Amino acid sequence: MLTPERLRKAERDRVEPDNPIPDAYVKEPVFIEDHDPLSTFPPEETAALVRRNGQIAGLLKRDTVLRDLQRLRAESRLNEEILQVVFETAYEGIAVVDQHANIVHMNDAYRSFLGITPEAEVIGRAVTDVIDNTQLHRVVETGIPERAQTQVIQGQKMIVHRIPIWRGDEITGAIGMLIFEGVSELYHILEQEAEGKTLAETAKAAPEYEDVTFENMVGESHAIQMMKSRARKASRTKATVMITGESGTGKEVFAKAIRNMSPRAKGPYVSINCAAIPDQLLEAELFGFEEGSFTGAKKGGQSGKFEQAHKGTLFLDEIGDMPLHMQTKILRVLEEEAVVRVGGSQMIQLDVRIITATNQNLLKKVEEGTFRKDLYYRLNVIQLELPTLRERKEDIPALVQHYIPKLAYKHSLEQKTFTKEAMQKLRSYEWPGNIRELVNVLEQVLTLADGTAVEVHDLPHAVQAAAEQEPKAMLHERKESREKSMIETVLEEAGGNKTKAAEQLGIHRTTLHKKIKRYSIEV
Ligand SMILES: Nc1ncnc2c1ncn2[C@@H]1O[C@H](COP(=O)(O)OP(=O)(O)OP(=O)(O)O)[C@@H](O)[C@H]1O
Repeated sequence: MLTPERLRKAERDRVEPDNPIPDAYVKEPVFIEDHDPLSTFPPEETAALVRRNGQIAGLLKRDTVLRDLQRLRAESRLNEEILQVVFETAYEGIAVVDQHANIVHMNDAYRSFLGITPEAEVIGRAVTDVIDNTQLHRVVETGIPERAQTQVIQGQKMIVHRIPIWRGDEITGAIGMLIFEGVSELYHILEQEAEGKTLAETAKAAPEYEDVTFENMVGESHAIQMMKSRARKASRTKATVMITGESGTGKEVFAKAIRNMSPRAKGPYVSINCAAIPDQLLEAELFGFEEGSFTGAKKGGQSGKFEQAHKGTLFLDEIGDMPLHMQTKILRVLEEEAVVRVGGSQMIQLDVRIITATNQNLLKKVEEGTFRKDLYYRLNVIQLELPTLRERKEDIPALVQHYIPKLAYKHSLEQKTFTKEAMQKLRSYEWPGNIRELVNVLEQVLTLADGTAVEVHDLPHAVQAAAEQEPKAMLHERKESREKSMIETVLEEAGGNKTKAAEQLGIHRTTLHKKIKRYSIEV
């Protein structure tokens, strides 16, 4: 290692400038691997070379490490203190359990409500022994968040939220929040509201597809939250959005939510599946036609999708299937912001916001020459790459919870619950068809399974055969590669401006720097 002593020694030994460096200064370099714990840093050394994949990745100096550690400790102490204050001064009762449903924290408010004085009395005890009618142990098993549920504790009706705590794919515990103040009045209102209302009516009152918003879109995983945050920003502008992702990942749902949150929410929303319309009809469908322009053309002509979407949003689904000659025409419409109907000559000026979606790799199609490069860049102003369901398995229980009442209502069936093992199978399966496949499986199971609890043997064979868990390393790798491509896209959009990109990504600038370095992203 290059230490002051060795430099001085090299000086004393009169090392010539053309001596090879290792001979001159680095007699016995100290190496540590980048994934080694810090304790491997030899105590007698002031610095060590860090190696990654057999290559030297950098130099680690002891004083830098110590300084950073001290800073981190101070930061985490402050965070702990903040959490402690929030936890203890919260008016609501808060209880936290571990993966075995044993209590690890219970705040003052909850304990005084239950009449328990020192916290030590409850730590480590099964939550079912401490809290009446609790369901926290169920949440730990199922991973299904339960919001605004009523619970009778010590004879009093309360409103509780129960939220699972996830680490990656595993549930590590759950947090229960109990709301005391004003609950009786609130409960009275709820009772009145619900009076006479059946499950069917409740399900019917739930927002339909037409009313999709980011808030009622199911999914709290980091991957989907990041997409929602990007899409929210995109919805404020008129910028063209391209939504990519496997089939059934929710591309159309996102398109709808963007439109519903945009200033054009009151304008028309027109959607067309480019793959479903035969080539020869596509032009008339998109741009409209004049009377007599082709055999069978309707009397008086007809407006096309572009015209119908004037002052609103046009969703072009499966844009990757658009034939080349139509791509040229679409590009012209986008550039001129006007259409000419088939068989017509008049230019009709338009104000349309375009959202497109595809499950194909359009860049590859550009390279192959089957998708116009200029159109690609024109459409790809903001890109949203939706995660697959297997990349956000922690959302599966919440999706199940969301769809069961809807499907039960649709088929006039009783709602069913899932056993812990059956839910585990749903989480282990790879879901090549994503959310759409999950909904189909739920529909099938709800219709065919006997009894009120769905068991593993009630599930389709493919789901039953799902291996326990995907190796963590693979999942991690995939998450990393997605993160890398996301950072690259945002950086490109921000013209290489890191501050802007960090803001877009919702992360701190230094975090972005670290990630750029870690993934060796060229800026
Ligand atoms: N976040 C979500 N919460 C609840 N349901 C969702 C969510 N995202 C998608 N879905 C449901 O999943 C199904 C598929 O969604 P959608 O049609 O938007 O997918 P897609 O990616 O456009 O599929 P394709 O590429 O096959 O057209 C729909 O039933 C939709 O309601």
